[in-house]
Amino acid sequence: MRRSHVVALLCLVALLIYPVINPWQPYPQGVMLMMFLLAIQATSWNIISGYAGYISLGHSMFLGLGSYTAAIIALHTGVNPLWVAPLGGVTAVIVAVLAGAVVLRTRGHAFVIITIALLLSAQIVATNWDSLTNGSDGITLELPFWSADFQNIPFYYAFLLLLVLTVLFSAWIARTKFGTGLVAIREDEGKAAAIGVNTTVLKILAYAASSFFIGVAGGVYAYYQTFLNPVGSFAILGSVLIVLAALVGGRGTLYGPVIGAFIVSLVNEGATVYGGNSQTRVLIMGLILVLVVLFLPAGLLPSLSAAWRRRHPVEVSFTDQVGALSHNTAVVRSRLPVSSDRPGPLLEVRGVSKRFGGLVAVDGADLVVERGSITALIGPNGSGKTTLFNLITGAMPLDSGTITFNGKRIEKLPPWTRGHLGLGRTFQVTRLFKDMTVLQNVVAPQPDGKLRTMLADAVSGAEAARARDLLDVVGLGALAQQKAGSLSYGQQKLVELAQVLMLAPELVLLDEPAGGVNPSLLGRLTEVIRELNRDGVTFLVVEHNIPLVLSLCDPVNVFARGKCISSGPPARIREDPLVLDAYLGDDWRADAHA
Ligand SMILES: Nc1ncnc2c1ncn2[C@@H]1O[C@H](COP(=O)(O)OP(=O)(O)OP(=O)(O)O)[C@@H](O)[C@H]1O
Repeated sequence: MRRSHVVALLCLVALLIYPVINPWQPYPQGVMLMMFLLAIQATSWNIISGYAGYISLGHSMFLGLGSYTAAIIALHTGVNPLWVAPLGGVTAVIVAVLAGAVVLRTRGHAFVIITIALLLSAQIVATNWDSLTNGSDGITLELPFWSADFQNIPFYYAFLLLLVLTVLFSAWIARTKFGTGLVAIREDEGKAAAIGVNTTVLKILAYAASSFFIGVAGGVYAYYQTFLNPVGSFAILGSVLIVLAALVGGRGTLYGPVIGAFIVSLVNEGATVYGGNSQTRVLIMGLILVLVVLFLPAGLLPSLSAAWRRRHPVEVSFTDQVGALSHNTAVVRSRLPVSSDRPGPLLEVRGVSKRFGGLVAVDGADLVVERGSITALIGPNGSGKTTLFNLITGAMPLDSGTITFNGKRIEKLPPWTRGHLGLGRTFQVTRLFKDMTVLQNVVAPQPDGKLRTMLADAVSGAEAARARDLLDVVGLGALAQQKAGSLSYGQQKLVELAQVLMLAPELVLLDEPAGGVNPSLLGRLTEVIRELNRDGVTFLVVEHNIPLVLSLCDPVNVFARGKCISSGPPARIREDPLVLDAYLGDDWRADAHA
């Protein structure tokens, strides 16, 4: 069991017995339950804003929605708000899904601003929907049904229980491929889409997941307060405290938001008691925010663990990478879709064009990739090869033309659906998720859109085992636990190949696979490509290393000014005067070697 979990468990035991050994202390209990409430919110917020990187500054809206749901039901039916608190979570999820479907189309600052607008809109609705919410007069609820002797102890345990559930929920998400997909979205959304992560669905699910426990806590909070009004329930300061808590403790970590919430709640309480007036409290919170951003940008927990790692560096074992390359490519074959007996080419590009302003990068290009081939695409710098890759994989929309993959028109499909159909790619400049470990990078791809796949364990189990096997195929099994950002460029290229193989692709587009890879390793890499090809994987390779292309690929397509000028077996291509003039130059003329 990890040390952090042991410490968390000990803290939980201490918090559980605190009211038992110290029952006549309503003030500290009140302060602590507010700490729990903020920790529930910060841990939930962390799912959309920490894991997925979409910063919400209006998250306290869900607390208000939960409070109003429970309070309105209690007001109109007489049921105790505590029993209907889970319905507060349901309301929060419904609003998150509906709002998320719209607001998650935006990114960065736009998303932050829209979340604030949502919070303020909720306040306006609560103020003006008199018949349901009593408007600005607010709703007064009955006092707790238990004896005054118990003080706030039932609330203390209710919030503590919700906090434990929220942390467990967040920990579970982090372990799944859903969680890895969220981190992938945070680090590079375009790349995430290219490896089959349905970014639209994952973001909406994350937003909904980040709202549920806040909504439930809102229901309990309404009963605790016994009074709620629109201004108090949908206050922007509540959202600021959530963000501050997660930033102080460490965004994107499991326990950081909890630790941050405890610290921020205590400071908030201290500022309220000793600060004199509410302005002082806001000033103190503002100062902390500035200090954290300046001196602890990563938050407390990540800074502490970085300091620990500096003092206790991990032994890095430098492996004989060439020797470590495994030729057991059966692991790839085991999941390949069986379509090799279908008639027709695997990929057919017809009349595809793409303009960037006045520049025609791809100009009515045609390209055919036969099933089972290792097809090359070569051509001068800037001739449009990478742009064509982007159009084939859906990284950017095309202006005109058609793309058919395995008999199916794909030019209008989103990138992740193309990935699910068996289209994988690597990038010219590697785009690994640098904050993830090598293993997490390879587990991250989602070969289909099924919920079962998304919720599969990413840390252990079948998916992780397959990822380890694929790392062995490229010879990097020993580096599974290293951060991807710490690998050499050539190693990153190999990890990216393992990553794309996780999709069980029928066609892999390799964008300059030889760039930055040392010559001896390159020899073995081409062997692995050949083996994978024998196992049924088709390749389309963009490469400037002409000897490699001529020995590995057949046919070879030559691109110039956005279209294919020649196509055929390597022997013919190196003789083609058009190709010699446009790209290869005089050194490759047959008489030059005579
Ligand atoms: N996103 C973009 N916005 C504007 N122009 C672009 C964009 N992407 C590519 N281009 C332009 O399109 C042309 C084709 O670029 P592309 O990267 O496809 O060429 P390439 O054949 O892959 O070149 P290289 O061999 O150097 O990688 C270039 O002139 C490039 O500047």
